[in-house]
Amino acid sequence: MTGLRWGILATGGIAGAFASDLRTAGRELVAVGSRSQESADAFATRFDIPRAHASYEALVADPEVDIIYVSTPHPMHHDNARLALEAGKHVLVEKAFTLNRAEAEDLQRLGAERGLLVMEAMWTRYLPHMIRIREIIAAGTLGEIRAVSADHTQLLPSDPAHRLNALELGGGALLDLGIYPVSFVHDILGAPTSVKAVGRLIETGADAEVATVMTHDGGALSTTLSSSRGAGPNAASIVGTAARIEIDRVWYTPTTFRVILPDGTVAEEFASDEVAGRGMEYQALAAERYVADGTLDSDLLPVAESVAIMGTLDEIRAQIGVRYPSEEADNG
Ligand SMILES: NC(=O)C1=CN([C@@H]2O[C@H](COP(=O)(O)OP(=O)(O)OC[C@H]3O[C@@H](n4cnc5c(N)ncnc54)[C@H](OP(=O)(O)O)[C@@H]3O)[C@@H](O)[C@H]2O)C=CC1
Ligand SMILES: O=C1CO[C@H](CO)[C@@H](O)[C@@H]1O
Repeated sequence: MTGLRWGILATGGIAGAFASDLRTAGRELVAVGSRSQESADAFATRFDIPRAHASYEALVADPEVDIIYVSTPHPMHHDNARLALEAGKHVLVEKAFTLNRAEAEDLQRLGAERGLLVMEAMWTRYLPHMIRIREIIAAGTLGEIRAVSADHTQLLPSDPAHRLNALELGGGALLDLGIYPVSFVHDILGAPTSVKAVGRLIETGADAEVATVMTHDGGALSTTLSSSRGAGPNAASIVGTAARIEIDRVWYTPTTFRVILPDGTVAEEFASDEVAGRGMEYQALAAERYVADGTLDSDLLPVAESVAIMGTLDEIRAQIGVRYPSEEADNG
């Protein structure tokens, strides 16, 4: 398969995890860009990257780079991805794809205009256990799916200045953690036909805990829980008329699951044995495939679905009362 030459935009926590997985998978990591030369140099040394740029502009202008991985905080995703697309680069953008649906639509439009891949880095979709779950569902093993449930709950820093809690950094449990269960529900049941959400906001105006109940085509139900204030089961289930799937903790990372019949018999067990690193390389390999085969869109999470997911998150945020500073400016 033809590979791509990767450039990493930003040098924070997840950029390091992604770079490490790219290296483990033997992909071509050729450049990094940071707001400072010092961080770019340190990151380049750590992952043996040949070129370190002192600005995001310099990174996207690098002629040796084919695809940019955007790993800044949520409010910067849209502008950073736009910068890369305007420079003619494909983009893999960290979750949450953007702050809201309008920004997501803008990236979708620009990618289509320029003939470039625009893909959300919802790495879970590309993991081996999720691929197997899709096969089981497609084979009809579960019967008609009636309910999906998932949580993403972690005990994370309560410092108001932390990315998770600061509105100006796109903070909130929903966009950082809840995106996983909401994306999972979209994957299995499609976009919701109705949404009911409750949440608790902290003093910064960001959400710390959010629960949703949604309905889907045919009246199927979903429930999601996101919280940055306590570690819960981090498990997921898909309940059908003929069988259910229970995905073990931590369901959105490489893990185990079982297909269980109504009488309790385990019909299949799956273990993610072959995953070498954290598992972030599967999305990178998929991105390389979509460019090589000319489809320029993900078959596992098309950009149109990322747009729809941002729409669902917008609706949940409207119900719990979370608005980001740039949205206040946009709408007066
Ligand atoms: N897939 C996954 O499992 C995970 C995904 N994420 C996602 O990755 C993204 C980044 O998260 P994470 O790596 O934890 O964040 P960090 O705070 O660790 O890093 C963010 C980086 O963005 C750059 N940046 C640009 N503007 C700013 C700004 N105003 N304030 C702070 N940093 C800025 C900085 O890089 P520089 O100084 O080099 O410019 C910084 O190091 C988010 O979208 C998050 O949701 C996060 C964790 C896990
Ligand atoms: O995607 C994510 C997975 O979990 C992290 C915490 O460990 C989150 O903060 C992050 O954004």
